Amino acid sequence: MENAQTPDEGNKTAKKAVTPPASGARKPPTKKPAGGTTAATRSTKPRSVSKPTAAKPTAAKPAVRKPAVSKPAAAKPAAASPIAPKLAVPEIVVPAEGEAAIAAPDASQPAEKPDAVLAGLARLRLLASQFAAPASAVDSAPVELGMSAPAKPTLPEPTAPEPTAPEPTLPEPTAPPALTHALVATSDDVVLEVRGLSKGFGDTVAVNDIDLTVRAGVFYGIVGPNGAGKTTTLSMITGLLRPDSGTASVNGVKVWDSPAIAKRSMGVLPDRLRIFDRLTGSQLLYYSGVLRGLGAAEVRKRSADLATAFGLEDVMGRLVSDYSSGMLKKVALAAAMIHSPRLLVLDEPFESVDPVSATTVIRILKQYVSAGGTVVLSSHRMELVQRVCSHVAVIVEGTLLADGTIDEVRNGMSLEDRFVQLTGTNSVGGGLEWLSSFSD
Ligand SMILES: Nc1ncnc2c1ncn2[C@@H]1O[C@H](COP(=O)(O)OP(=O)(O)OP(=O)(O)O)[C@@H](O)[C@H]1O
Repeated sequence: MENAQTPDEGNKTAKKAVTPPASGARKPPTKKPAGGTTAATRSTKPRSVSKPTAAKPTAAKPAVRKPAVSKPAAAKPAAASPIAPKLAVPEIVVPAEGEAAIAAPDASQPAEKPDAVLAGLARLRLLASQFAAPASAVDSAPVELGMSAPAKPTLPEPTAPEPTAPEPTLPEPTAPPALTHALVATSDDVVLEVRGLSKGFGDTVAVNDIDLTVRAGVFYGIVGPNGAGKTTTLSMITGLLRPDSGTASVNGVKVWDSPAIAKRSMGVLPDRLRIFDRLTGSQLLYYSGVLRGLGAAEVRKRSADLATAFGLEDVMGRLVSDYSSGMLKKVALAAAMIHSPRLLVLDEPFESVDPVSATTVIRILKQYVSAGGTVVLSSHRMELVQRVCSHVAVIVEGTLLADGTIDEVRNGMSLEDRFVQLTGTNSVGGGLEWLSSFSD
């Protein structure tokens, strides 16, 4: 899974030394005028938005001009995930006990089960308390990361299959030692630190020298127009796409120096879902859990909790390839959460998700955050980001224009209005007059 890289990457973006911006500081995509501005006095056009001098005294950024490059559909997926869709995988048989716990129930059962959902949420709350211990409660001394936590879970020798079972059974994995505490290498509560991250694809500057600091217990939204560089940024942060320059550290571990260690404390929902969709939902969660080193019994328990919480109990026995887009998103989110990571990185988690399900997802994520977990998500839904997130970053043309708390960034207006102001996309383009002269 490590070191996946886009085949057509290679354009090295010009880089410079950076000073972390203050909260709310902006980086203009074009040269900033001498003097800089505050968040409140920022120009309404992105190309004239400047970063305060105090935050980045020497930074005069080059203009970021993106040619109208259409994203090649085939190029990015190959880089973004090591898991090819519809990959032929051996049949995985979830142990019988697990099937009993999470198998699809009778189709005649009602889809909505408020009590069951509440029960699942209650169990998730317990789960959350395990992974989301506040950083302050954790040993703050630097640790030898590679020693106390094995790089990969050690799987024991496979057990002999049941005489009646034709397919191979998954071996019972040995759960590694508790990882989360060992992975907290710093005493401050910075969970994600991004410095000078850049990425180009040919002539396209997808991400230009981005800095982000995300602390524990924060619900962090990344917004930007299509092609702004959100997915590219998240892919580099999660170890799916190698940056041209810059670093991303999770709990003090540099993702591209120690990807296996850094990834242990992350749960990732990638943009274009690469998923073993020839598995059933229960098999997928089981597979995701044991790959993360959880024991079978624990995986079964968590799978049942997650299936209930996400309202997927009735479809856990179905092939994932037969799921609707929203179901797929939810089961992928469940798979990202099953190992109770400290950091969830979610690319467009609400896309294709119906409003009721979105509310459920938000409730689960809020609960996770309130227990000390951290969520970084990208979204185009400004109202939702304003309502749900505590912090936000606005990225336009690969450049960070604004970041900070929601209130700092929106500056007295709605986040949507502020976004439009920052991106300069409020004008309705001309040239579509023909659209109002109907053909009949
Ligand atoms: N593998 C790739 N090869 C070439 N260009 C790419 C690749 N991936 C992304 N790009 C380009 O990089 C830029 C940023 O793309 P990215 O997918 O990060 O944007 P985004 O903000 O996630 O967009 P959206 O909101 O539409 O999902 C775009 O111009 C895109 O065409």
